[in-house]
Amino acid sequence: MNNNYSLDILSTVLDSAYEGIVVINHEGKIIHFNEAYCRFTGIKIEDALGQHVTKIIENTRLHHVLKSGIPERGSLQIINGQEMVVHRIPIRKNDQVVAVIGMLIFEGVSELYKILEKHQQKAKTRLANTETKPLITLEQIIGKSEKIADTKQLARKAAKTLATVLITGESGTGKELFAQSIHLLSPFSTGPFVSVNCAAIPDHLLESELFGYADGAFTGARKGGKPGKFELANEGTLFLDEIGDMPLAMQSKILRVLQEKEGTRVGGVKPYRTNTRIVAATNKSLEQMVMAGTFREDLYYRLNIIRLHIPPLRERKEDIPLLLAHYMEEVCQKYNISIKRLTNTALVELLSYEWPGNIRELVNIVERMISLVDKEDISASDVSLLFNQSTISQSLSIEASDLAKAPLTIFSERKKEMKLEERDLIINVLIETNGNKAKAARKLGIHRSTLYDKLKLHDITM
Ligand SMILES: Nc1ncnc2c1ncn2[C@@H]1O[C@H](COP(=O)(O)OP(=O)(O)OP(=O)(O)O)[C@@H](O)[C@H]1O
Repeated sequence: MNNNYSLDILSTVLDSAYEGIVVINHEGKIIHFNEAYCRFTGIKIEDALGQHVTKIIENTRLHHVLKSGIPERGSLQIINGQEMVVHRIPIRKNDQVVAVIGMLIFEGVSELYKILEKHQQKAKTRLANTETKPLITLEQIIGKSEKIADTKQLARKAAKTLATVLITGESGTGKELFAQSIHLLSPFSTGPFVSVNCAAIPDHLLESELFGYADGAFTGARKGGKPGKFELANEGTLFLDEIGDMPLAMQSKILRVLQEKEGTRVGGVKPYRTNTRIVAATNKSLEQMVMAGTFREDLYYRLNIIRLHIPPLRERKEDIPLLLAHYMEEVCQKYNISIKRLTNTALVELLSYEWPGNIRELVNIVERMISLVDKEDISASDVSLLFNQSTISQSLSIEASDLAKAPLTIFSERKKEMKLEERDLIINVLIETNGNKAKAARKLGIHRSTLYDKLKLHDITM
């Protein structure tokens, strides 16, 4: 390679670098000053070249490095009134310092902090997501029916924008799964996914849960205050589940945050910015609620920008065999038993069922089939027995056989006992999970809102 050619390559590399680069010779005169440096300082190349570096770059130390020969990495230097991160590297030939390279690494320290913050945020998200279950992708949502394929296609399109999505559908149809997969396909996918079940949080706590509270906001408040879900979901997705259960007073506050992208902690004065993608879900008819005056019309329009309706399972029965196969395998693996099969007539029985509780109910039925039927082949009569026992309910219920045999007094005694058993069970699981209600609900195999209802019923405060 001839000398001129390699010098051309070197100049191109230096000029295309994102960092500002300046090179001085053994006299301290500038022999290279790249475009990034020009852009940042506003000094033209021709004005810089050949000049002593101290005349061109303020607060420079390149001439000192020329003398000392000691590199200075990651130093701070004020240029154009900004604190900049710089490296100063001496170049030696035959033990003599013949030149020094100066590099302006970032456009400013504030940018460095921003990058650091971003990394910390990502690490936090990773941690948060590994502590709980990993989020579900669109591909993991089971279903090949035309209805679910159309829904997935719309979800994919919606995800690419940052528009608010309102997911509607009956309970147990998979609204939360769709919300998670929208987040994973969205421009905010590297940010956090924060889920709030509006029905599960008592009204008086909802505001501080959503907006956080300031230091000393109320007696017993955590020192330093606590961030709310809007703050936690910054640069991520906030999933407002069961939005139809949001009290009217809180609806106005949510509307304000959506409009102004600013929130204020309870007891706080300084508002914070929140750049969050909102996905809301409900199994209620918000249109009817608007007409009845129980849901704000302006909030409804604000949320209903992209509407994603998840069809109930009875309208996409083609998906039932796939879902059954998936969950039968999963449950058998969980209990470490060999895979059980459904006979054809059992499948017909399951297909003819209306599934009012949708996929959540299907998952529960599979759990019960696997744990209660000892045989390898599950028959139609096993299935109808399970349905007849009205075991579909998520709560701990009295067995149908008990119900038929028992005189009324025994029945109410048993009911009391079972209530106590249920209370003990919930308390034990809450102790095991250190009071983490989401984990406790998962362990108990019930929905979080059901757990909150039960906490209220049994008067458990934890
Ligand atoms: N298409 C699907 N493929 C696999 N599992 C599914 C699917 N849809 C739902 N599920 C499962 O069904 C259960 C209920 O799903 P999810 O919580 O998303 O429903 P939901 O509509 O948000 O219910 P709710 O309105 O009661 O909050 C979960 O266990 C979920 O994993």
